[in-house]
Amino acid sequence: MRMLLIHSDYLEYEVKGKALKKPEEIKEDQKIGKLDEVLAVFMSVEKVDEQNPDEVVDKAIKEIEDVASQVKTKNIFVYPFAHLSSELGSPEIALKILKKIEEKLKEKEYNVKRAPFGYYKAFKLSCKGHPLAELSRTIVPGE
Ligand SMILES: Nc1ncnc2c1ncn2[C@@H]1O[C@H](COS(=O)(=O)NC(=O)[C@@H](N)CO)[C@@H](O)[C@H]1O
Repeated sequence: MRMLLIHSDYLEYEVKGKALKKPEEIKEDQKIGKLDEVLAVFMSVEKVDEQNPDEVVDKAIKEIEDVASQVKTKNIFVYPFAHLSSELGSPEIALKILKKIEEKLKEKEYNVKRAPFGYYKAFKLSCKGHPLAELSRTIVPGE
């Protein structure tokens, strides 16, 4: 898994269309979303992650918690992003992993939004620009 973590004044998105034949089903109120004072986490799930999705989820959570505590926010935006890797995992597994990450962060009392999976989305992001505001992490199961 490849993650790009951007500490932002806000992230807002608007669904514009289907990017997959079968994107995840969403309700009307999920077609737009916004969080302020947020750690935006753009994630590309990779083929290698399919070897051990649970381990990838746990490692991703650890990385996200680590950065969130450093930048002092409890607001997390889980954002599916297919452009951080040329070895993308299947949409089915990717969605499962992203949903699990959202679920586990909520269990840990984070305020979490997840952007809809399988759609083209317009988004606006306001990076804060401090030294820890732009970070990336790579997670490989078994390493
Ligand atoms: N492995 C993945 N990791 C993260 N998001 C993914 C992944 N696969 C699909 N998606 C989701 O599905 C959307 C489209 O995925 S995609 O791989 O870019 N596919 C397409 O764009 C197709 N229109 C042509 O391939 C992405 O924007 C993202 O929301």
